[in-house]
Amino acid sequence: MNAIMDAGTSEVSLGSDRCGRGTAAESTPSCMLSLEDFEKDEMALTVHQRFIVDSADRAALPIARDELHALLEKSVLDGIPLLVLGNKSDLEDKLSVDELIEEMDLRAVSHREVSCYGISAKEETNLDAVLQWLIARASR
Ligand SMILES: Nc1nc2c(ncn2[C@@H]2O[C@H](COP(=O)(O)OP(=O)(O)OP(=O)(O)O)[C@@H](O)[C@H]2O)c(=O)[nH]1
Repeated sequence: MNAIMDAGTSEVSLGSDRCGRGTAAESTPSCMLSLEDFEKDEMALTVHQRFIVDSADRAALPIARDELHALLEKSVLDGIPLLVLGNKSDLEDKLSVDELIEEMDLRAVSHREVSCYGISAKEETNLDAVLQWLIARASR
């Protein structure tokens, strides 16, 4: 596993090649949303899955986890890179990235690249890492 700890926000990347896991996203009315980006060029369809959860809403995470893993069962999403974002990392009662990985059962995901970052949309923390993640995969 590749782990990058960022001052204040904890950022961890999971490489599925190395640890044999991957994950996607889901949504509940209260705390999450699921997005799929489809980028077409002449010959290829590239899909990046971004899954955003409220890292301070511990009660909602089991629902998010189940929805995410159900989503990952879809054959159309086979092998696509997954980025799980734990938002609201500025809040005191947030889960750490390690806890989020555990709660979301990201180590159970296989055959895809999985990354999990702690971010704060409010304080704009770690958004540069998200942008870099997207840019790196857009060029593949
Ligand atoms: N502390 C903090 N608050 C945030 C952050 N991002 C969004 N919020 C706040 O969370 C509330 C809900 O934001 P929305 O963007 O509407 O998110 P939502 O998924 O529709 O709602 P929630 O489930 O409540 O998060 C708003 O008051 C936002 O200002 C963040 O990174 N940190």
